[in-house]
Amino acid sequence: MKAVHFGAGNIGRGFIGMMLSKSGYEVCFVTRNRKQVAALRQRQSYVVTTAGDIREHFEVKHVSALHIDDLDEVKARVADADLITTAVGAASLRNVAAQIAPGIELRLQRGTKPLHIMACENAIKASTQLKKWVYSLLPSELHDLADRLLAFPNTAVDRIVPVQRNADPLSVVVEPFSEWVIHKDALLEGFPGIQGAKFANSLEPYIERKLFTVNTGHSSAAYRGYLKGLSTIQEAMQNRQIRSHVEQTLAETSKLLVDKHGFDANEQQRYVNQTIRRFSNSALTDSITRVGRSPLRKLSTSERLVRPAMQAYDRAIPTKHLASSIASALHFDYMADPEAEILQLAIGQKGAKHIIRKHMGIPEEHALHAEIIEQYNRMLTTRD
Ligand SMILES: NC(=O)c1ccc[n+]([C@@H]2O[C@H](COP(=O)([O-])OP(=O)(O)OC[C@H]3O[C@@H](n4cnc5c(N)ncnc54)[C@H](O)[C@@H]3O)[C@@H](O)[C@H]2O)c1
Ligand SMILES: O=P(O)(O)OC[C@@H](O)[C@@H](O)[C@H](O)[C@H](O)CO
Repeated sequence: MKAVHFGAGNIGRGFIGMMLSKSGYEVCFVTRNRKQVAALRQRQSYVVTTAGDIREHFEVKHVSALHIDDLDEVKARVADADLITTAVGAASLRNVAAQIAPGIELRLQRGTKPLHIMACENAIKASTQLKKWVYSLLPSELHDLADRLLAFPNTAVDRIVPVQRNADPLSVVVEPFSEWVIHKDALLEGFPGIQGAKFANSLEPYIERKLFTVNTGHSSAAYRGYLKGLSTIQEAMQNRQIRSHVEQTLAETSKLLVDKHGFDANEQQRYVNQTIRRFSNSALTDSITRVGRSPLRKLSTSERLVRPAMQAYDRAIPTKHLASSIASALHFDYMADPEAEILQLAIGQKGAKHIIRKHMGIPEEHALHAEIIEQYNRMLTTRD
């Protein structure tokens, strides 16, 4: 079986590539980094190490690589693939659509083999988004055939993979935990399978549970840690005040998840406890600037902070700690991050209220708006 995976970054190598390889796929990575392409081509394998009480090593074999500019080869591989996956960052999915559309067109002209395409990004309905862009690039006369032969199941992937600083540039150190949930109803007959993946009839509860627990908690720890001048999530979780803030923020999102999706409250609390243990894993070093990266994305309407805050507010669930996490995100002024630079420039020119109104979509008369502004102003002096 042949898989083509876009993005040979941390989660691409540390989770998707590993899972696909374990399931018997030959994985061809398509990526932007030429050195990585050369190394993957030359060695055709790399090692994933799980960092916990016990360190385990897994060799991912039978891999190959293409650069995104190898247009003819990418087209041929896509036309011939059994599965396509991405882990490039949600903002790059539009580029991936342009990279896969020629191969999909060729494949549709040639035959009848079904193809599953999954965007493994931290975003709600990422595969659906990718589908929209791919279809916009396909000739309209192929759309009916595409409806029959292409599936874009939404998916939730979970494994903490920090930025890597290993002597071997291909090897990846990851946490032991992992979870991959796939929308079952979107699968076509002939889905080639992924060992260890879970399947759900409706994906929204799972992606929201992941995003509003793991990613809401993570970003809350990161932005509060950044305010205090800390460097890693592990340091942040050792700080009693930050840990308590993360716990209380997740108490708010847990109430929402239980209320909205009917998760069992005790089960959700176990999930929160496990998540907090994962953040605190001292065998990993995960930088606050990685977890806080792209603050404009993280502060957008459909993301991990604003979406649960607005939904919780509408259900009369407390939002004080979510509002505080949002306020701390507005202080993220790590200028090596292009989105942080744009955010700070916009706050400097138009004020924080403008960002809350225009970017987050929270009107000035909304109670959450006032709460965020109050906490933002307080943090200007207290830094916590
Ligand atoms: N790292 C994690 O813990 C983790 C866990 C779950 C989900 N995710 C999600 O996975 C995605 C990737 O995250 P990451 O941490 O691996 O980031 P990363 O920066 O390590 O990897 C992304 C890779 O994609 C490549 N890329 C970008 N645009 C591309 C394109 N058009 N074609 C091919 N390659 C392209 C980049 O060069 C980079 O190597 C994000 O959406 C992230 O939210 C990350
Ligand atoms: O990848 P992002 O920028 O959406 O979020 C940063 C981290 O919270 C994220 O990468 C987690 O490590 C991951 O989602 C765990 O599964």
